[in-house]
Amino acid sequence: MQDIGDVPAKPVSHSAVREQVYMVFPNDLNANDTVFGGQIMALMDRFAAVAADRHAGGVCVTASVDAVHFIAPAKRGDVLIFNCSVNRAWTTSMEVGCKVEAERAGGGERRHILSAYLTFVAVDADGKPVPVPPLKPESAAEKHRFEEAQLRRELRLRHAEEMKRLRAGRQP
Ligand SMILES: CCCCCCCCCCCCCCCC(=O)SCCNC(=O)CCNC(=O)[C@H](O)C(C)(C)COP(=O)(O)OP(=O)(O)OC[C@H]1O[C@@H](n2cnc3c(N)ncnc32)[C@H](O)[C@@H]1OP(=O)(O)O
Repeated sequence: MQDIGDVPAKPVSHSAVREQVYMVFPNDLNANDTVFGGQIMALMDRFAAVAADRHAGGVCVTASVDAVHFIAPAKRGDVLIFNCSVNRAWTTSMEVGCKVEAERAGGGERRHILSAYLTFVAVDADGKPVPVPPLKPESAAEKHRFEEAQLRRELRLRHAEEMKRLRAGRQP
């Protein structure tokens, strides 16, 4: 991605949130003795917001979260590990990809708990969208994520547009 006008593109490493850990306590558990999914989603949103804020250089709000699939449960005695990075930036919005893993307290093999894509929008003091700098993907993995993010955005926008059209056509 090229610089746009006077706004220099920022590398993914500028904003990435790496290896943030959270120790599971009993009050994080649901009746099944596994970690409450909403708690994991709330933590993920906070870490993802940090990545978005760093890239934008200001305050960002969560506009949407794509489908969240819980791949495996996190349990009592686990430590959760969060990694979030900006995949692509458009005019005022950014896609942040997050991966959450778990390991037993004390270390050991990591399990993949969930992955999700969140869209953040940079806003001014009145909550109005403001432009964000372009993103400069560098590694091969960053370039793949950058490319895939564009396809996801197109699907997101098309889905929103089609839902709007469907609802507009319904009787009240
Ligand atoms: C004294 C003060 C000190 C303050 C200092 C501390 C402040 C501390 C702040 C903490 C921050 C919280 C960080 C945690 C995260 C939350 O918890 S945020 C809370 C939950 N989120 C919200 O409340 C957001 C509510 N929604 C909104 O405010 C508005 O819908 C939005 C998101 C700003 C968009 O506004 P809009 O007027 O609809 O924007 P619009 O011009 O149509 O589109 C703007 C962009 O948004 C994209 N977009 C809009 N809707 C969507 C969607 N549903 N999906 C994907 N993209 C979308 C558009 O595609 C467009 O992208 P670009 O093409 O520009 O790149």
